[in-house]
Amino acid sequence: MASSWPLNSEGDDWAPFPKFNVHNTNGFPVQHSSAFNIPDYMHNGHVGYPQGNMSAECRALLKPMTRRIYACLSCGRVARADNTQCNIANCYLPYMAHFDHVFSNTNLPTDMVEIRQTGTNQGYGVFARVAIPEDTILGFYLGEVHDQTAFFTDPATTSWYVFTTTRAAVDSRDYGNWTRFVNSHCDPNVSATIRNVGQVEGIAFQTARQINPGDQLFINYGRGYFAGDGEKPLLYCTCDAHEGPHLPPFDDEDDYAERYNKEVSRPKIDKGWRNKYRDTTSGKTRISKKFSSTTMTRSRLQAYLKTLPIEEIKKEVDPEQRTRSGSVDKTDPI
Ligand SMILES: C[S@@+](CC[C@H](N)C(=O)[O-])C[C@H]1O[C@@H](n2cnc3c(N)ncnc32)[C@H](O)[C@@H]1O
Repeated sequence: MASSWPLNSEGDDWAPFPKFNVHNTNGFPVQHSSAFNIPDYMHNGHVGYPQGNMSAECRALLKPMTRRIYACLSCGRVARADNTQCNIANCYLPYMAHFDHVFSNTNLPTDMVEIRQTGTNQGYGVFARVAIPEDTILGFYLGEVHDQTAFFTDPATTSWYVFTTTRAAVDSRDYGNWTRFVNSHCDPNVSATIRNVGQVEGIAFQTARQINPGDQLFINYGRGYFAGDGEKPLLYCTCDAHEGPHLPPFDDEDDYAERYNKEVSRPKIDKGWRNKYRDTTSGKTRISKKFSSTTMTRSRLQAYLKTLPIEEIKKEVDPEQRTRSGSVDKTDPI
């Protein structure tokens, strides 16, 4: 059956797609890390969507669209008119409505933000060009949509760009929009929350407080993104809320010691930052409560690491940084 956009065929002719994350994080190899000239890629403000107004150069860089990206975010099924499993009324139409809406948010809102190198080990970041008021919806996190279970049990690839909704895994490693460049901070100024558009879920990026011109936009990837599920942390957060590379604290700092029997060390809070956010009434450090309700995940990276011989892991990760005491201060009296 001939198919036309958006019901594209899968095909095997995927073009190699350039990757952004050219730096190594804490000695871990970042796969597919060929350098890329971002101004070309960002050409007309799009990252990876076959929009009508995308330049030919940009389009040429993209993989042909696959059916995967049309999976319904609500039911997780592939949204095709000929897919009898998908209830067109409940899934496909709202899905299309969702994406009509989301596509209008796909452009980099160049009046508001810009993407540039942070000059740190975090690679590119997104910066405000103007003051952006609290509670502004900036856009939706877009990427290849996978069935969550299938995605996390497939050891074939790893991605550092995965958000989960209740059923889907949205991976912006190869396709996505500007939101994939938003870095993580322990006191984020942007929240990432699952929001429904009709019956379809999307991951909305919304300012958690007023953002000033020049400020970098940050969400909080969540402790799990850095700590992983295994014995060794996958990566240390280098945001300036805490001194030195650290694991982000658990969401509720006051609950922290009790919940984890005081065995888990806390990141040492940068004194300047701590005073800035100190609640003068209670004396406690205020951590933004607008944490992401959905977090990025790196389970597949862990799966990949498990496949490496132990000697190689040792080589790749600085042993100093692998121990918690090497990166956080157990004596911090908070
Ligand atoms: C979703 S990407 C963000 C965009 C990324 N900076 C880039 O240039 O493609 C996530 C990656 O950015 C880096 N990163 C973001 N926030 C970080 C943080 N707080 N500490 C350390 N690395 C961070 C890590 O390499 C992480 O795997």
